[in-house]
Amino acid sequence: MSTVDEAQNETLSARTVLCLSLLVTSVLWFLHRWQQQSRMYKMGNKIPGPMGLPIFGHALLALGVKPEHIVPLGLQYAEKYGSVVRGWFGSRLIVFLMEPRDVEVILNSQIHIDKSVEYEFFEPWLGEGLLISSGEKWRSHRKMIAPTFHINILKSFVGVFNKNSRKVVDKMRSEIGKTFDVHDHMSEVTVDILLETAMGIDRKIQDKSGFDYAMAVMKMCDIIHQRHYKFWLRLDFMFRFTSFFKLQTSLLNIIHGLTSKVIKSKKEAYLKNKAQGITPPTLEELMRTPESSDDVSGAQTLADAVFEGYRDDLDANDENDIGAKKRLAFLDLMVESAQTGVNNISDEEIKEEVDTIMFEGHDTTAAGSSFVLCLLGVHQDIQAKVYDELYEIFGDSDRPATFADTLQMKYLERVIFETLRMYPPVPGIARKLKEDVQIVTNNYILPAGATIIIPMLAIHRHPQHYKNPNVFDPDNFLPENSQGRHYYSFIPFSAGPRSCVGRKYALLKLKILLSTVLRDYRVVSAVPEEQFQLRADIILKRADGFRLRLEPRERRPSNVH
Ligand code: HEM
Repeated sequence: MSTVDEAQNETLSARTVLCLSLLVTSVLWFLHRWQQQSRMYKMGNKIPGPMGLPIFGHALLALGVKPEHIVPLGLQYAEKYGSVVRGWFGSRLIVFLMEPRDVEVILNSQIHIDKSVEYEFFEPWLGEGLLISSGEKWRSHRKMIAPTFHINILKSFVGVFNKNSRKVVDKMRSEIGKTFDVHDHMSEVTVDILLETAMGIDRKIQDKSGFDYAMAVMKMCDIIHQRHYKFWLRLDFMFRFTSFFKLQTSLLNIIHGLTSKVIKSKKEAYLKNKAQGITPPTLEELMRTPESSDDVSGAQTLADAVFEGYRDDLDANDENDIGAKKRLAFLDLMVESAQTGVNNISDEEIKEEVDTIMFEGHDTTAAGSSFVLCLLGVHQDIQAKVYDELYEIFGDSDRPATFADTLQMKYLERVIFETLRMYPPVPGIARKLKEDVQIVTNNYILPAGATIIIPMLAIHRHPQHYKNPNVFDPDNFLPENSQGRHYYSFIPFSAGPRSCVGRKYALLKLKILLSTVLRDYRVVSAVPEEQFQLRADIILKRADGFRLRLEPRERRPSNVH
């Protein structure tokens, strides 16, 4: 090739590069202009928030940020920009609401019940289960599932809660004197309890798969969380080429393996029983168990008072006992409905709901109980008060707790609530707006299509609602200190039509599990609370592990030496 040809080629490639750069710049410029002209952009920018980059908005904020730094970063933004903050994820408007009156507008609505696109990452795992489904499917499944958490059914679970709590207490004996991660134990016992209560699966057919399941769920949450804030992982076609995808496939094999096994065994039992003319126990029969025979009608718990402001279908179900004869526990109902065609539910839908209940019911309470124990490990004075209350109820006996006992655990209940306030296991939830909506703060109009994030963690730590929001103080929930506080300033279980169906189940189970552990052990944390490293992998956890030490407890009140 001559020198002239070479020179011509170089000029050509320089021209190509120039043309391509011009093309890319023009496309980006048009994209930017289009964004700026959009209705969403104009309305969204009336709301305060940090400056973003053109086109990307704030999508690159998470670049290089470690997962454990996201929670403190979010809290900093909440403090800096006030109770309504907007951000842009590309051209998507994201609005964070921290004012309880605004939160009520969204959560109490029958219209804004659709989950945001972030929940789609759950789909390979939970399908269209209750957590992510919408429209008629969600409505009809919610109507079917909520009554299976009726208070009388829960009372019949007290025996199983006790038995498994005792088992984990015995197992934890081998940890005495060591520093260990209490979450491993809380996670395993929670899966076992769920299998036995909600799924009605006999302990005999359970095996080590409960522990493998719990570990797989934790890793799945980590993957989904990374997909939330790393924009390149959001795109399915890119995600498929990453090692995360491979890991997800093997984790889902473990998770779905267990749920399929559970459903198969329940179905076989149902068919076998049906052939012999045996039907699953109804609510009436369940209520005849000794644990549920306590006469405690009319007794009020703290939960009754705190959640009074957002009464939901769970309360309505408990008060309206029509149909008690027909009411069944969760999986019995699903299987029977599928077999008889009553509720028109397919086998695939049963699997989705079982996966959903197993996930929602497990990781949340495992984190909640682990946080309570770690906080009591730090705050020895509060632990002493909890123990004194338990001593008053049980003395030095080993007897299991009854439902009536749980109503006496008033201080423990305040401790649980304060833990859920400062360390809500679900630190935030998100909705996609179907229609424009006007909120209370500055009468802002949030446009249809916007994603609304409700960060419970930030709301629960707002000084406007709690005097010393970063100080662990169960007395925040004394009636005199709760007076005048907006109901939506404490929403660990969300609120409104899409509130947590497992709220009453969770609170009862936590009281029995925690009281059983604390009657046998004094828990000690060498890590002060300020050094807890919070990480919000969908469920709030400690990135540094829920490290604790156990000391066998001498059964006597704290003031007797
Ligand atoms: C401390 C324990 C728990 C906490 C803090 C908690 C919290 C929550 C929250 C905040 C939501 C709303 C999620 C959203 O809108 O994205 C929710 C929904 C849900 N929870 Fe829980 N939960 C707990 C325990 C349980 C238990 C024990 C079960 C079942 C056994 C359960 C089953 C569900 C289900 C099925 C939903 C979806 C409800 C719907 O969309 O209609 N949860 N939970």
